[in-house]
Amino acid sequence: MSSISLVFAFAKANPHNYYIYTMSIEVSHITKTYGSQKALDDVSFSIKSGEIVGFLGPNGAGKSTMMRILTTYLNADEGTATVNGHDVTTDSRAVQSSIGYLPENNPLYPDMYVKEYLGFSARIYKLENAKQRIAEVIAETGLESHQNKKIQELSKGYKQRVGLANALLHQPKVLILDEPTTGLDPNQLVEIRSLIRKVAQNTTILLSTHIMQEVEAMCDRVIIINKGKIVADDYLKNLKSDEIQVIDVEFDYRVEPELLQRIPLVREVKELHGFNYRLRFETKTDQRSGVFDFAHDNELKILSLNKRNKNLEAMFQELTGK
Ligand SMILES: Nc1ncnc2c1ncn2[C@@H]1O[C@H](COP(=O)(O)OP(=O)(O)OP(=O)(O)O)[C@@H](O)[C@H]1O
Repeated sequence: MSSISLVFAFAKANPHNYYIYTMSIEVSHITKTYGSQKALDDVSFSIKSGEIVGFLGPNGAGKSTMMRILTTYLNADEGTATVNGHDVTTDSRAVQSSIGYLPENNPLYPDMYVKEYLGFSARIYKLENAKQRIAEVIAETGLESHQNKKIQELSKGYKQRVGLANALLHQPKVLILDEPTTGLDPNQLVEIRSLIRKVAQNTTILLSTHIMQEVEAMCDRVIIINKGKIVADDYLKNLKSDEIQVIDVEFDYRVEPELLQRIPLVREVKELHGFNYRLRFETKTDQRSGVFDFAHDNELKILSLNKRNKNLEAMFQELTGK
């Protein structure tokens, strides 16, 4: 059966889950509270296969909490999340075997030799072709000359390479990297970033960071989180434009996004939850009247409308105070 007919066979059996073949990560209304501290507050986003997404936010924003939920190390209080179509709560084994995870502070066994450590991980993953695969990841992460050294003898940059090699060992479809460059010197930083970009060619990547430049250096898209809430979600190419106007509008009925593209000067339409839409215009001139005219012409009622003229970089600087 071809992959297309497989998708359709699956869609027929599970009409509501059809999209899982194109989405690597789906997060829907996740909330997590520690005591009285709300770390995540109704967080929703989705990531398509092959995307490199930066999860950006200041310290304490909720990044690690989200990553621990996606990697099944922590349960959410409310909401659902799937990785590669597997539910993180009910199907945690399947999630674990389809992701590679580099946690914050990269916990390694300092007394082990690099190759020994990877062999140990390969046994946990029950890899059949362990020897060959270990040699491949050692080459891929540039660890050839360090493979027979003890982990504790390595620099921070090389320890991160070992962490990455470990995360890549079982050829996961999704890589989750929590602050992968924290504590690296400028040279190590450049090396690890280029390594991540290299491995990203075959993998979906979600990486957390509190540095905007990090996202610019590696990602296609950025999701900004602050105080447990998503405050922005956009592609880098849009960030770079300084003449952006965004109008969030809610209608009383669903509208085909293609129809909304007919509003003059609309550059991009994004369907949000319910009957909410995000319209992006490439102009600073107020475009609200165009949206009202569209609603009138199509016999729609506008239930809410919010306009802002701000790019995401400015928004991030505002929220981090940088
Ligand atoms: N185990 C815990 N118990 C209590 N509060 C916690 C716990 N873990 C995290 N928090 C709190 O939840 C909030 C979100 O923390 P989280 O570690 O997810 O943020 P972060 O964005 O990863 O921050 P950083 O960049 O500093 O790692 C913070 O206010 C943090 O103090």
